[in-house]
Amino acid sequence: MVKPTKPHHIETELVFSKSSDQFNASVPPLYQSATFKQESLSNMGEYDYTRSGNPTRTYLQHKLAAIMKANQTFAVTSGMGCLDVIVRLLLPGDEVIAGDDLYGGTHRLLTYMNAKGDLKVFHHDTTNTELMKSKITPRTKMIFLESPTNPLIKVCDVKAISDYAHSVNPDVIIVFDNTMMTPLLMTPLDLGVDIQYESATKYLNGHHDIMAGVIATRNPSLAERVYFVINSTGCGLSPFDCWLLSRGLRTLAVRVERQQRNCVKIAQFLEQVGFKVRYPGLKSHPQYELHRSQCLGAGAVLSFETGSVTLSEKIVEACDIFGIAVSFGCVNSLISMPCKMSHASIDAKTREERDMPEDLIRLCIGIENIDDLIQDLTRAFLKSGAVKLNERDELFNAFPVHPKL
Ligand SMILES: Cc1ncc(COP(=O)(O)O)c(C=O)c1O
Ligand SMILES: N[C@@H](CCSC[C@H](N)C(=O)O)C(=O)O
Repeated sequence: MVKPTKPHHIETELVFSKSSDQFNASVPPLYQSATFKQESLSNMGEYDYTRSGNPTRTYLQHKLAAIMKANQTFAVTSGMGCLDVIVRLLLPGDEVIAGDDLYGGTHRLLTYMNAKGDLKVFHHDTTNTELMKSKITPRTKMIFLESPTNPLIKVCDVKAISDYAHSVNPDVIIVFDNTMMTPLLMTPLDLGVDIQYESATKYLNGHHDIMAGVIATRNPSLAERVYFVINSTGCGLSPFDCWLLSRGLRTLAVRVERQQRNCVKIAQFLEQVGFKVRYPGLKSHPQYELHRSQCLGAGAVLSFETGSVTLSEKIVEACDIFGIAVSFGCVNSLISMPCKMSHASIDAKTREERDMPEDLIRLCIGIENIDDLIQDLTRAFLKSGAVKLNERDELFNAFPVHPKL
């Protein structure tokens, strides 16, 4: 018999609850209170004011620490709120390196700070490890990484970059946005990352009914500095949103597994039809092996090109089950054109410099029946004229700019 000494697997930890609640409530209680009475003038007790701490937030943060393999986590009002807290750890004029395919909102905040002279931001292609190494200097104070990136699905070698950066400057802070993979598929803190953050608006909550962000670290001094900023600025997540996020988290494993299974089938279908598909679960992805070496799965977001902006627009608008919306990680499937939607905050010139195709379509796959999803896409492809049926009723790409792989 195996000795029962191992910690829980993540699937178990997500649904496990051990309450210290006075009534043994099996679901974490909601402390919808801004203030807490003190025992006396000199004894404040554990909580005084919800901006500084709240039992529902503490419950959530402990659960998140267990699944993210962190010492401490902090729940804040959005993914962008996480980034705002993290950049406040820097000093005026500090040099930072960021990827050249970051979520549009991340790019917007870093560009704003760069323009104001708060930071000096350098963008580089993180998939090129040697290039990244050549750009890291003792003056580099923070490095922002995403892998796979949103929306170009570029993969970087997180451990190689983190190890090299720490060897050049032991105090450099490696910041990793793990929104795409979730703690289920990737543990960036195991790869040398100092601070991991995620937009919990996406998979962690999974139902698109709250905005939230989570910051995680194993470094006690960084945790102290992060907490200081959160308490000082008041961006801690509200009790009710903490409660909803705790509820959403319980189904993370089943949702992500199902979404990923659907996504693999859709990626294969799109590639077979002849589109250029970006998905790290396909062997055609340039960093397929690297992604496999640092993640447990390919996730449920992919993007593909049609060769024409007009054609892409027609496809997007012809879908029925796939809703036209920004965001991802919800239980229902979404379709979008990043250059017009989620990444419109990156100006057209920069998008072109970074080879971001204007015709790019992003699919965020949900938990629906896979046959319905493929039928919805097939109908949209036929209606838009992107694909046609041959005499044997087989689909073929009517505009094969990207020859069948
Ligand atoms: C990869 C990534 N990081 C961070 C964010 C920001 O998260 P939020 O919308 O919760 O502020 C988003 C999307 O918004 C995202 O796609
Ligand atoms: N109008 C919003 C766009 C949010 S994009 C949300 C998500 N990260 C995605 O990639 O779809 C903004 O200006 O931030």
